[in-house]
Parts: sequence; C-alpha cells; structure tokens
Amino acid sequence: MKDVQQQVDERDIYLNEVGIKDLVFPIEIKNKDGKWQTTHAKISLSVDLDPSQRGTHMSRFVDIIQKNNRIDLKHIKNILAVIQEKLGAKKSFIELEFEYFIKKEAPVSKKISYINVGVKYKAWLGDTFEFEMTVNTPATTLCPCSKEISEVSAHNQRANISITVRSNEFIWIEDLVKISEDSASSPVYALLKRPDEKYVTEYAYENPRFVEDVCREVKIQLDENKIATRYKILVESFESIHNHNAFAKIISEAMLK
Ligand SMILES: Nc1nc2c(ncn2[C@@H]2O[C@H](COP(=O)(O)OP(=O)(O)OP(=O)(O)O)[C@@H](O)[C@H]2O)c(=O)[nH]1
Repeated sequence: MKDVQQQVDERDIYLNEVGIKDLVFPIEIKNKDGKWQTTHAKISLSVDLDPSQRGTHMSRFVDIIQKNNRIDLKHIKNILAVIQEKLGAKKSFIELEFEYFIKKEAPVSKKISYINVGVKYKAWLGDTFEFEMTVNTPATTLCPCSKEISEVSAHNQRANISITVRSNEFIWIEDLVKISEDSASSPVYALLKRPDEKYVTEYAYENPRFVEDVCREVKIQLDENKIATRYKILVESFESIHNHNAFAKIISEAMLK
C-alpha cells in the first residue's frame, strides 16, 4: 500500500508540532493511598516534524497511548520517549485533561462522598523534560466586606482555585487540593446532612476570604511546604451578588524566567 505521509516533502519547511488532539481514552492515575483510579482523559499527543517528511504517523500516537494508559510522572516521561523513538522526532508533547475524584468525609455526620477536581497534565521532551500540572479545586468564599457591613449574613459563593505547578518532582493532586481548601472559607462536599450543613455554613462565616486572600494563602502554603518554585495560582469566585466574577492571580518569579 502506498505510504503518502512517508513521502519526501520538497518545500523544506519545519513543523513545530503535528499530532492528534481530543482523543478520549480511559486512563489510570495513582491515588495518594497507593491505589490506581480509573477515569477518562481528553488527550493530545504531538511531535515536531522534519522538513523532509510530508506527514507524521498519526496512528502510532493512538497505539502508544493504548499500551501506556497508566499515567504518572515516570510513565509520562517514558511515553514521550517512546513517541520520539517510534515517530523519529526530536521533540514530543503530551496533554491530558481529566476529572479526578477525591474522597471526602462530611464534618459532623462523617458521611463519605466524592468530589471531582479538574486536572490537566502537560509535558514535553526535547533537550530537556518539563512537566506541568494544573489542579482546579472548588471551594466556598465568604466576603469579608459583606460580613463587616451587613447587620446579618454575608454573601458567599463557590470559587475555583487553580494551581499550576511546573516541576519534575512528583506532586500529589491531593496535596494541591488540600492547600486550596485550607486557603478558602470552606471546602465543598457532595454529601452533607443537616448538621454538616450548619457546620459548613458557620465555618465559612468564621473564615471570610476575598479572592486575593485565598490567592495569598495558597502562595504561603506552596512556599512553606516547598511544593514547587515555579507555579501559577488563579482564584475565581462566581459572585452571588454580581453577574460577573472576581479573580486574583499570582505567577511566581521562577515561572516567569
Ligand atoms: N500524517 C497525516 N495522516 C493523516 C491525516 N489525516 C488522516 N491521516 C491518516 O492517518 C494514518 C497515518 O498513520 P500512519 O501511522 O502513518 O499509518 P500506517 O502507515 O498504517 O502505519 P505505520 O506503518 O506505523 O506508519 C493514515 O491512514 C493517514 O491517511 C493527516 O492530516 N496527516
């Protein structure tokens, strides 16, 4: 059978990236308790392409991920190396977006439930290997100003706390979720009975936080726990008294270099 993509290309143009995107496939991610969690990811895989080659071997990306769907830092590096070797490229890239499930215990009833956090892995291998992980944690923020000036109550809402770390050291998703929840007014839960609901309502009221407060608290914890030096924090609250959102962002000095 004629191999068209294998033909020599006369235009002499290098392509920075060629590949596949939005492949949906089951993957396994390691939980902090050592067990593997099955979820499904939206996956992009790519390589650079030599000027002399007309097309890359698209089918090989799928083949490789089907044989390597256990994903952690070590596996990702290995997948990128295999991609380079099988596709004859100098650079390889991978992106995975998936929902990760965290076990939660309700504060009073101790009922168990699971919340989903959105995770993105991004890694590339060329002269060096780089790995970037983003974890999006939902939480509650309660406005300190509203609490101060109101006779009763204070506006509160759900917020998304996004932490992106670029590090070649292994970092647990669970650790970033905990830092995010500890920095907010209150965590959120999938299952709360009435005594839990009373507890989280009053807990948030005792811990009012602006988006700026949450962002700074996350930074303090990332630094104190020496999680990473290269990071980005983005906190966004889905305001309940406005029809727009509030946000705060920190990009570490090392991330900007
Ligand atoms: N390179 C390239 N291939 C495409 C594109 N769209 C569809 N394809 C198809 O993807 C397949 C290319 O994958 P290859 O891995 O080269 O397939 P193959 O030649 O059967 O497999 P190998 O023998 O391993 O190279 C072919 O069937 C292409 O027609 C495109 O835009 N670019």
